[in-house]
Amino acid sequence: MVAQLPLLDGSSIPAIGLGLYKVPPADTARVVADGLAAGYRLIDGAQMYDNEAAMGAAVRESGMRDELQVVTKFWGDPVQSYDAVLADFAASEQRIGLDVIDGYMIHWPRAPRGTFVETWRAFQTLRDEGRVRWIAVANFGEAELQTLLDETGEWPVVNQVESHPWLPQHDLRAFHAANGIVTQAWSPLGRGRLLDDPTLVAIAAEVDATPAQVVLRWHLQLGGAAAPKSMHASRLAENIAEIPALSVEHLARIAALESGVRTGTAPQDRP
Ligand SMILES: NC(=O)C1=CN([C@@H]2O[C@H](COP(=O)(O)OP(=O)(O)OC[C@H]3O[C@@H](n4cnc5c(N)ncnc54)[C@H](OP(=O)(O)O)[C@@H]3O)[C@@H](O)[C@H]2O)C=CC1
Ligand SMILES: O=C(O)C(=O)[C@@H](O)[C@H](O)C(=O)CO
Repeated sequence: MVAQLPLLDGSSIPAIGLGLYKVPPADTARVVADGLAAGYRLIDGAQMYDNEAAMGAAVRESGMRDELQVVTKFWGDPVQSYDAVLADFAASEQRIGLDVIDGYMIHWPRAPRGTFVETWRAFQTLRDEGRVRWIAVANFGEAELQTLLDETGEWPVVNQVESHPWLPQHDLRAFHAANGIVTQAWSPLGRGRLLDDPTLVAIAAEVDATPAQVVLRWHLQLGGAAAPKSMHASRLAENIAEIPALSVEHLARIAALESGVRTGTAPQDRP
């Protein structure tokens, strides 16, 4: 059973979710069905992933809708504004075809535009209208989170950011923890690129697990959530399977892998 992480609104999310970036629409039903069979109960979609319709259909056909948290994200390009949120959300809502979307995220702050606060106000409207259960952000830094609170009186319940052993984001995680915001890692496996790291391979052998399981266990022991993606049923099951806690010594060896290397785009490069 996947651990649940409490959200500021009193609800909770599973610590491991199913990422859908780069899952082609034609494969999405199969991947979601395999994910649900493996035990995933949160599905991390986005307007930008071009598979919202297939994601929604798979959820409707699963017969498990009430057990699931379906997440999508507002892309905000070319326009990030209050009205663009309302229009783009209506389109996402129609594609997904569910009565309510569980989680809705601002995909990138696009801070130089100066419009993420009005964007957040539109998110609050959607939540207050009952069309979204919880509202969140991705790729926000501490200053942008603080601006949201100062201007609107409300923190996002989740900040989804790139994080893995090369990029643990300790400072941002500490800020989140101090304010009750859940850190959810995107590219939690470093897009698969860090899985042949000798330290991770060695620890995996020592604990009779795989490198992906070791990395995901590390995320949980940092107190965060993660949304790994895989196209393969066996890896989906591997990534959600529980393994025993890593030792302090294991965690110290993983901590030494921090390099600041990103596997995806930095927020300042998505203006
Ligand atoms: N908010 C944002 O800006 C962003 C959000 N995201 C979200 O985060 C999710 C995960 O990030 P993503 O970039 O996909 O990267 P991940 O870190 O989840 O890595 C996915 C890659 O790792 C491979 N992989 C998965 N499991 C295993 C395993 N057990 N063993 C070996 N290889 C494995 C996958 O291959 P294969 O599929 O062939 O198994 C794929 O190539 C996305 O799908 C999306 O939902 C991602 C980027 C940005
Ligand atoms: O990081 C990248 O380079 C990407 O293409 C993705 O992260 C993309 O921008 C994205 O936001 C996926 O959620």
